[in-house]
Amino acid sequence: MNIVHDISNGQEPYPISLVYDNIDELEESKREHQKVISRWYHTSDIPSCQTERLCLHTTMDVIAPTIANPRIADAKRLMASFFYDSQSLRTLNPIFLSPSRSLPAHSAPTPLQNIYECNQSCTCSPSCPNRLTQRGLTTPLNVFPTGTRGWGVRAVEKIVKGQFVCEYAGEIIHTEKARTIWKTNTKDNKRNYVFCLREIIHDRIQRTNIDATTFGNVARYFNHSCEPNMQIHIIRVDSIVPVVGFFANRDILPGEELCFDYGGVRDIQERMKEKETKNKNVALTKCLCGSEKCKGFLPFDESL
Ligand SMILES: C[S@@+](CC[C@H](N)C(=O)[O-])C[C@H]1O[C@@H](n2cnc3c(N)ncnc32)[C@H](O)[C@@H]1O
Repeated sequence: MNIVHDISNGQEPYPISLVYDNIDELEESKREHQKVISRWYHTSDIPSCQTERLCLHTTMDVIAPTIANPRIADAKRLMASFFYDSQSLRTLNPIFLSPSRSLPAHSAPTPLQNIYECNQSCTCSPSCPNRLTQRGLTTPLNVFPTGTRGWGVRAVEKIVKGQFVCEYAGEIIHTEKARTIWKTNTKDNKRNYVFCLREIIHDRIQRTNIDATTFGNVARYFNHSCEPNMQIHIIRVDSIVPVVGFFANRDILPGEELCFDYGGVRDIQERMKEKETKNKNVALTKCLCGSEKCKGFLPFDESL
């Protein structure tokens, strides 16, 4: 077994080591890791109104009828409604795309929390406790070949229940592009790195597709488990664009693989029934999580 000591090249607060068996694996990982960073958004893909800086403490002040750009005004109103009427925001099942098609993501909302952190407009210091996810990775991690599911990530030190681990970094892409990536991955039977989040905001659904194919962080190597030890929560910092954060849902010991549920709470029976009726000619990806509670297949977002 060989080791690379920090595939983030010092960009994260803690090292991310990688172990590999043979040189081919390392070459593949080098290609994939050369752009591993903490947070990166493809801002040209985000409408300018969404990149406006909005402060948790002053949001109400900035919603003034004098704002010239109506799109900015709308975005600010929307942000204010997040802060002051958080009941209006529900997160639907986030779905992590897998190469094969599965079933509708619509179902009961997952028990996710929506978190609003202090941002660039706040006067607090970078060490403010309400800036937790902005400080990057909170623990050293190790990327390793799982043998059956490609790369995986395991804890190096104990991670305590509730601890923030890191966010899912990547490019924010349009749904059309996510659809194209999904089609190509399905055709070529490739691994997938697009995280699709759907939120209900008042009476509409907001989709956020985070693509870590080219740009991303260590979270792109988190595998799915039907009995996961991490749970996601949605965080908003400077923008309406959500940040997906991974938190330990129990104490995790050194050496344990870090996994989350790619599809939230939907039941496999529902997936299979839908498959039979709607997707007769599409194969689901077999789940190899190894849990006694394994539901057999990886989830997928049929709305793509
Ligand atoms: C975001 S990647 C996870 C990291 C991936 N293992 C790698 O080598 O880069 C998602 C892909 O990993 C594989 N995968 C993740 N969890 C799996 C599981 N429980 N069973 C089978 N394959 C899994 C699937 O190919 C999926 O498309």
